[in-house]
Amino acid sequence: MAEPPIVIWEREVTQLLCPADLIPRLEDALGKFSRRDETEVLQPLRTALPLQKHGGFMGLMPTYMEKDGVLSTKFVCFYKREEGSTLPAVQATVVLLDPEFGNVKAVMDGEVITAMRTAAVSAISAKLLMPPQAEVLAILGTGKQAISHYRVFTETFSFKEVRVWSRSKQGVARFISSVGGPVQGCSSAEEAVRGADVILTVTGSTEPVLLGQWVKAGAHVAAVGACRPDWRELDDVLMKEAVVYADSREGATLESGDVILSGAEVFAELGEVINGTKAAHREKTTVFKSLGMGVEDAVSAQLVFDRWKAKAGKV
Ligand SMILES: NC(=O)C1=CN([C@@H]2O[C@H](COP(=O)(O)OP(=O)(O)OC[C@H]3O[C@@H](n4cnc5c(N)ncnc54)[C@H](O)[C@@H]3O)[C@@H](O)[C@H]2O)C=CC1
Ligand SMILES: O=C(O)C1=NCCCC1
Repeated sequence: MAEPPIVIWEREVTQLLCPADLIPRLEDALGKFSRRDETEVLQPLRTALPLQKHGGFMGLMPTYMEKDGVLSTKFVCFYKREEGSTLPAVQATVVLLDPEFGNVKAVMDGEVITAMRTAAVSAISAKLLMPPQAEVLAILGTGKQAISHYRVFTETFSFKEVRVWSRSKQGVARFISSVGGPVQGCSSAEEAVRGADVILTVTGSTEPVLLGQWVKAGAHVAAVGACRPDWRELDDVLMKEAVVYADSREGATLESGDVILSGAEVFAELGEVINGTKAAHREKTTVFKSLGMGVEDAVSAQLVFDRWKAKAGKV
């Protein structure tokens, strides 16, 4: 009989994960994913089960990394929330298994993992694609992802100015007090993004919140929300003008409304740029369409597990 699984919850996951350790592991994972070698990464497109009555979806995100001996799955429920709702938009749990025996080794809070790994992947896109000497960062949205992106981007880069916009003034005020660092609140999305070198869209919107006509030529956009085929954050002008990158080409062409409804082509996966098989067009306007991948959760969960064992004296 296998040992019962250990449970690692939010506070401990927060203590065990930091962007500086996560970023190189995620770069390695994205590169492996894009090589499409099934002994490195086996990751089907996520199953998204509609929760019609509640306006949401349950995503199931299994991943097997045979060479690294990592087997995991994430259960993530995500919802379209109305303005003023106090319910969370995303809730997640990551399960880590032993690939040889099939037993569950650990059950982890997946919200911190989702927040941190998504922001770390956006930071990787910016490292590869933002213009040299980028000075101004704009964030559209003030929820969980906005906060994790603020943390990861301010720890990884040195922007001279960070701006934030949300659909509600209270959202902006809450964001400013919770990040506790330098940030300027803006009263419109246009005001936030005009002249910005890097723009992060981290909203629950299903309609475009960022218009191409506001975006400076050569800027980099990391688009994190709108992860359903009929949801948008970016307009057609931006999607058609920009060179579009994605975490997974298959994910982007099947799940992203911004890609599907604009008819834009995905030029490359981030992993292809990391592997040197596709170019990083820093000189052009670029969009990184993030959908989120199981392999990102797998390496993050393995890192948490290894750190937990080391702390508990189990290695
Ligand atoms: N690409 C990826 O890997 C991941 C994507 N997501 C997506 O990222 C987005 C943000 O997630 P969280 O920060 O966890 O959600 P959250 O609920 O904590 O924050 C959402 C933010 O978007 C704003 N918003 C919602 N509807 C809007 C609208 N119509 N117009 C303008 N702003 C609007 C809210 O006011 C809030 O500031 C969601 O779409 C979520 O599904 C979440 C996790 C991973
Ligand atoms: O990768 C994830 O995790 C998610 N992606 C899109 C929607 C919410 C969660």
